[in-house]
Amino acid sequence: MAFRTKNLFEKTTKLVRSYSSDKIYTHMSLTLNEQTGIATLELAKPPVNSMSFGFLSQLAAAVQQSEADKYKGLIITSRSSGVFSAGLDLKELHHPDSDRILNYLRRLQDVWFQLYDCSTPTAAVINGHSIAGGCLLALSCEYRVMVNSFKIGMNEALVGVPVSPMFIACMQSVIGQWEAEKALLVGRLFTSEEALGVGLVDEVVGGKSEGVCKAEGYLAGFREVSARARGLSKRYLRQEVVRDLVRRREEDVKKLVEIISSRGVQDSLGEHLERMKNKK
Ligand SMILES: CCCCC/C=C\CCC/C=C/CC(=O)SCCNC(=O)CCNC(=O)[C@H](O)C(C)(C)COP(=O)(O)OP(=O)(O)OC[C@H]1O[C@@H](n2cnc3c(N)ncnc32)[C@H](O)[C@@H]1OP(=O)(O)O
Repeated sequence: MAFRTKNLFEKTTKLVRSYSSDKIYTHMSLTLNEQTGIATLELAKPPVNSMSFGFLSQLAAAVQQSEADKYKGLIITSRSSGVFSAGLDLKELHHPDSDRILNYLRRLQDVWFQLYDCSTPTAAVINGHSIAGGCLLALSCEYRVMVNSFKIGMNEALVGVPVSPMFIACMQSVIGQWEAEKALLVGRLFTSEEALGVGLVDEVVGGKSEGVCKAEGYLAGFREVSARARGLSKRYLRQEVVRDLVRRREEDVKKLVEIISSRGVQDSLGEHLERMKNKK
């Protein structure tokens, strides 16, 4: 089979360089199957694929690449066998520099808009725990296959930070208002099986390769469909959520910076980081 592993940054060097101070293409790899036209984006930032500034920049470049090259599909998964993504990098949020946190949250918004609103068909193979921002990443894709025995959800309530409008909108659009409210207000993490029950994921499988097959099956379903019509329909279906968040994006970012910088939230973040350190 003809596989081409693309160093994303060959084509997007300019973009990535202007976005990121991290070393080029260190946190993920993009592999295109030239026979199917489906690319796999494998997150590879040990130990937990936390979303640092550089990670978000590379994710943005990957999504941009899939749009520019008109991939038939994009599968997002993790190279780790235990963690899909632990979400936002807590070190970016703890004692942040005011300019950096502003730019970090703007970057997060940009990536989310790019992924959520992209016309490329997308699927997530969640082969490990998927927490908060990790859950957002999976929810922004169209289809989710989850490997059993892991946890997924938005735990902000337990971390002591508010769930931001972008995260809420995504959760609501997939599992509905009431289930989202019940989950988000207590920071519930669902097991794979519970996630299936509530509609947070579409399928549960025994392992990553089975998950990739299921995701490819979903994406192959569009073979006979006009890519242009499909892409436009997806945008129309998602436009209400996007429009609202675009309209209020600067207001949301500034408010969040204010909240994150507050003493109470910083104390909670510090305690959460301490708990993680002490769990060993
Ligand atoms: C308007 C636009 C705005 C958008 C909104 C923006 C902000 C809104 C406000 C804030 C919102 C935040 C959303 C988030 O995503 S916050 C992140 C929440 N995530 C977590 O709490 C995850 C915590 N991690 C875990 O539960 C576990 O690590 C695990 C993922 C289940 C994996 O467990 P395990 O395999 O046992 O690994 P360890 O726990 O031992 O961790 C290894 C290593 O990694 C460090 N680490 C874990 N998670 C993070 C993280 N999110 N960020 C940074 N670092 C992390 C952990 O401390 C260990 O480090 P050491 O080996 O050095 O001890």
